[in-house]
Amino acid sequence: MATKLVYGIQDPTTVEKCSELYYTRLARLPKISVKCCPFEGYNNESLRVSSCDLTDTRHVPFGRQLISGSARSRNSVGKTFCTTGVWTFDQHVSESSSQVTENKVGVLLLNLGGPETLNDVQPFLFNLFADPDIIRLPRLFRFLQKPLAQLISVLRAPKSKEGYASIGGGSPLRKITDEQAQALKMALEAKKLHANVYVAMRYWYPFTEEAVHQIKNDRITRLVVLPLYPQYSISTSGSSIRLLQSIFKEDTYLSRLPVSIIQSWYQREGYIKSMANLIEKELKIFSRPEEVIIFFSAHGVPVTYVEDAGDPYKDEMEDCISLIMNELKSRGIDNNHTLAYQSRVGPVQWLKPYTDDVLVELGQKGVKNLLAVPISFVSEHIETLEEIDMEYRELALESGIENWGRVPALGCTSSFISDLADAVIEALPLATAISPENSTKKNTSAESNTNILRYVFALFFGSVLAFILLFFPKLASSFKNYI
Ligand SMILES: C=CC1=C(C)c2cc3[nH]c(cc4nc(cc5[nH]c(cc1n2)c(C)c5CCC(=O)O)C(CCC(=O)O)=C4C)c(C)c3C=C
Ligand SMILES: [Fe+2]
Repeated sequence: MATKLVYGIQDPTTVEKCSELYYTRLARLPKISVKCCPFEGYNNESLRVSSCDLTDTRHVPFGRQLISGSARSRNSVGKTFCTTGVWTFDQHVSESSSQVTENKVGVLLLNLGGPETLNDVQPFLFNLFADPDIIRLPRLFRFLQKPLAQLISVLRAPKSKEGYASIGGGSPLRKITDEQAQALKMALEAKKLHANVYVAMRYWYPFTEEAVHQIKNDRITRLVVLPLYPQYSISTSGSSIRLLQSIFKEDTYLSRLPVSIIQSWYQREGYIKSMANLIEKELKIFSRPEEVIIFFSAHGVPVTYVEDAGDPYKDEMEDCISLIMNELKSRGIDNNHTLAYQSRVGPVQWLKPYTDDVLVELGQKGVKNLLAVPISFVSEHIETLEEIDMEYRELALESGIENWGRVPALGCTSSFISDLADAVIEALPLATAISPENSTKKNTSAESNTNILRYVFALFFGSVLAFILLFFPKLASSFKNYI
């Protein structure tokens, strides 16, 4: 019952790192002992693989592709940096089998998405508010999610449209994310990893489903999922990852695809240094750089996310800011700094302090120089271009702040993209199937009946709610905070 694990790595300098990653993972699995896998070398035309014995195969997570012992693989595999992966074969497969599956690496960038025209604004808002990770209703009231999303999106659309109109009639997110995807592909190429890079937006085009469809069409064999949010929140990376998991579980091919998900990456040195570079550069524009308050403004989340649902967002944000400030300190930059949360929506309490309140307070305290640093997102978007550059700037100047600066979003900054490429390369060997084989669930007829009942129930109560709100405008005004 002995099974061989074979793997290949192009660059001898990465051998130790890669094997350590594989073995750490394998060693955690019960009843597997991994013997040493010496590196055998490679040449330009082909890749030689090493082999070793496992005592038990039952839990080997990478056992998808089957090749025989010390094999010659295709050049495209040989080119793959640190990713030629692990193949297994067991007693069911003849040792003379020569089947070699091409390794096709995919990187899936997750982002929020934004309306491209003013006509897209209301349907975009509907998609956003229909997400149970954005409006978290108690289980019993989940059937109201869509009617509520319809109502709130219609009520909020005029204000949102004004915002998008003021930044040119739509969100720049799609264009910037596509540019980041292209830059990441090139950075990976430069590091000898050939990969397809896909963009999956949560609430607008290209939707997550489209990107996943493309990944399947391209027969990707190993996937790294990279949310474009440095810090994890239930409402952002969490929501996108949950959607992905639900799509993958329903599909036989996808449920077996080895996937590595990078949950958050704010602590990466490359990111921290890139942010520090941007801040250092903007500080120099002030006539008295040492007097400038560095004002980190993060997108908020409702307090209940952190306190009740255990969202690590606030902790990660605070940790991120202390890492950036330490980096600046190491460069001799010792400015005062503060963190506040912006963009609250709806009637509930959000993380405090609020950006607008702190700006007013600082102005009243006599602060004259302020550098705003958007910290929860790596592209320009409505909340940097409109909320910070227009609303908050005006408020700050009215409150007595005389010199205002703003750090641009990282966008395609090369040190940042290069660091994302490193994150992908490091994550790749850790890929495992998102759900175990045979977990693809088929609806039983009892479940289908429950779903139909739920739908009828939702339709009925949704219509009643819409009716009440339409004819009792005072009740509707309790949603005013969404507007
Ligand atoms: C880390 C970033 C973000 C968190 C956390 C987040 C939580 C969150 N957002 C809303 C509601 C809205 N967000 C909207 C736009 C928007 N949100 C983010 C990022 C985070 N959201 C971005 C990057 C964008 C802009 C997209 C663009 O088009 O440029 C909007 C729409 C715009 C508006 O009307 O203000 C809403 C609404 C909630 C409720 C929430 C947490 C629960
Ligand atoms: Fe948001």
